[in-house]
Amino acid sequence: MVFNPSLSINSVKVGFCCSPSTPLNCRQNVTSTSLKYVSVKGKEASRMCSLKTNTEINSNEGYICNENLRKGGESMNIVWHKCSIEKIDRQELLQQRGCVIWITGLSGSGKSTLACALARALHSRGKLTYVLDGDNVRHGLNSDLTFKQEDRAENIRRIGEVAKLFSDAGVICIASVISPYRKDRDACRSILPDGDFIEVFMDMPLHVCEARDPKGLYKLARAGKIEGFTGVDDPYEAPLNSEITIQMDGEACSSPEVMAEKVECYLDAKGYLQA
Ligand SMILES: Nc1ncnc2c1ncn2[C@@H]1O[C@H](COP(=O)(O)OS(=O)(=O)O)[C@@H](OP(=O)(O)O)[C@H]1O
Ligand SMILES: Nc1ncnc2c1ncn2[C@@H]1O[C@H](COP(=O)(O)OP(=O)(O)O)[C@@H](O)[C@H]1O
Repeated sequence: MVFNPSLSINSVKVGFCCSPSTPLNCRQNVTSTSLKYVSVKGKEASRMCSLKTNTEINSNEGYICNENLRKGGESMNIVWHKCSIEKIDRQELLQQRGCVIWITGLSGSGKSTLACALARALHSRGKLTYVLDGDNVRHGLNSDLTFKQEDRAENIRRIGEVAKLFSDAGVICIASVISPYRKDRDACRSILPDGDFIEVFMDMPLHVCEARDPKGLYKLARAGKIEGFTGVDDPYEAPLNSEITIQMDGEACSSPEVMAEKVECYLDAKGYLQA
């Protein structure tokens, strides 16, 4: 990557940065013919200027300017820093492929139970997983969010972004969240490489979830003590094309281990359990 320090406009330092016209993840050498110039400003320009010279054309590490200056205008002088150790290298180390298992369903449908059973099963095979459970994330990162539609959307957006980072780290990330809105789940799918977002729908009837009610929340919702409870007085939009659906077997429910095995088989078949 090459940075050419150049001019000063309106006392804002401006420079030009070479960026490959090919996607970042192509891992090919950048040649002078595939470079374009895009502008960068301010402190970042000075920093890049001191760090990069024309002699340092190196596709594996360095600054890549964001050509589209995406979203939001003003604060968009953002420069992607590329590292020579990439997802493929981490996957090689871990002997697995990073992905996101997105478990969606009503409260009480068994999301957390499946997430833990799957994490246990994969762990015993030497596979690195991390569970992002809605309840748990709401204790920290998302403790500022309520259950209004816009806050649920933000909850899912953040969890989707965190899951993406885990998956980029090579980890099999298991997100277990109600995620009641289709568009929010689809948005999480859209930020991941094709195939890496694996939606698991816990297709359990409301009456089964309500009968379980391990936290007593349905009872409170029915008594009017919780407003906007999913499935009671708030919507749940079932997936239309989930990769995996978990259903009752007649009146019975499969054991957590059997449910986990179904997901494990899918991962095996798609090659996620090897590098
Ligand atoms: N109003 C309302 N609606 C649904 N759920 C509620 C609500 N209030 C609290 N809870 C508890 O919060 C857990 C769901 O959090 P999530 O982050 O997964 O929800 S969401 O995806 O943002 O809809 C959920 O956990 P699970 O039972 O594990 O699903 C509930 O225990
Ligand atoms: N496959 C299953 N068979 C029987 N009970 C289950 C099963 N999965 C979950 N449960 C029980 O249902 C309740 C809700 O499960 P949980 O995993 O907490 O759901 P969620 O995370 O979707 O709210 C718990 O008491 C759990 O033990």
